[in-house]
Amino acid sequence: MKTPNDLFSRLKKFMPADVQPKFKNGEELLAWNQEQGRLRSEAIVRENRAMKMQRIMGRSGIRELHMNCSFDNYRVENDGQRKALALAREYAAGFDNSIASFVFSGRPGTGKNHLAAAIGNDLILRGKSVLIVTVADLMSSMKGTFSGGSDITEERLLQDLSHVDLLVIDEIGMQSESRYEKVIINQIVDRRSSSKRPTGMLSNLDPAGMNGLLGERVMDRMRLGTSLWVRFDWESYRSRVRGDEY
Ligand SMILES: Nc1ncnc2c1ncn2[C@@H]1O[C@H](COP(=O)(O)OP(=O)(O)OP(=O)(O)O)[C@@H](O)[C@H]1O
Repeated sequence: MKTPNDLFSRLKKFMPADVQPKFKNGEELLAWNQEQGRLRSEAIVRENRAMKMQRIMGRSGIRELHMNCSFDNYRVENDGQRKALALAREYAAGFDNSIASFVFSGRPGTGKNHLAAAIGNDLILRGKSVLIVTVADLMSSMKGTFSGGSDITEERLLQDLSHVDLLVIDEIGMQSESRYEKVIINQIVDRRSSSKRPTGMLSNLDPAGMNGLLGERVMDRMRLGTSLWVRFDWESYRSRVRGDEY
């Protein structure tokens, strides 16, 4: 049987003298080959995950606007922001094997989406699947399953949403949620918590408002484990966004 060293010697014979190979002997060739295999299989996992997100919501898991949001580009100018940033970092760091959900509530433009996307981007880099979706998008996807043209059923969509490692539901309370919306959010959070998967919620309502809107049952499930509830009660950052910072 040919050894990696035999193979390397043969390769060298065909190699033009001015070509510098990435490896100097058979062992290095083997290691390089294994590394290429590992990179390729990681790329396949990433592609599969992206295709799954594409199938669930027709786009990648994090919207373009928030793809570059990170912990590092979240600016800290007051104690509230400092605490929110530290807690979000801690949440991402402890995500593996955790069932804890998070609720970011408070004023518009204060960075709830930014820090949720920073958590999401950090997890994606660690190979997790993440989907950040508004209630409106969620409902239009659910309703889309009723149309004759859709090849995905309501049950299948619910299942897909329940299997994403982290699902963040944005704009809770933006519209007066209908009974159907409450049932769907209930089912998603219920299924996710039963399979030990955390959910993030972003809202302009305070916790009492969210309780009133979604009901005690859902919000109680959001408290599983060492859950994270952060109030964002400082000035909006939006007027300072130029659009080219990240
Ligand atoms: N502390 C911060 N440092 C840097 N950028 C910030 C900060 N806070 C917010 N931003 C930026 O301001 C914009 C608005 O923030 P974001 O979308 O996170 O607000 P939000 O709290 O989710 O608002 P809403 O409740 O209206 O959805 C985003 O572009 C975000 O990246």
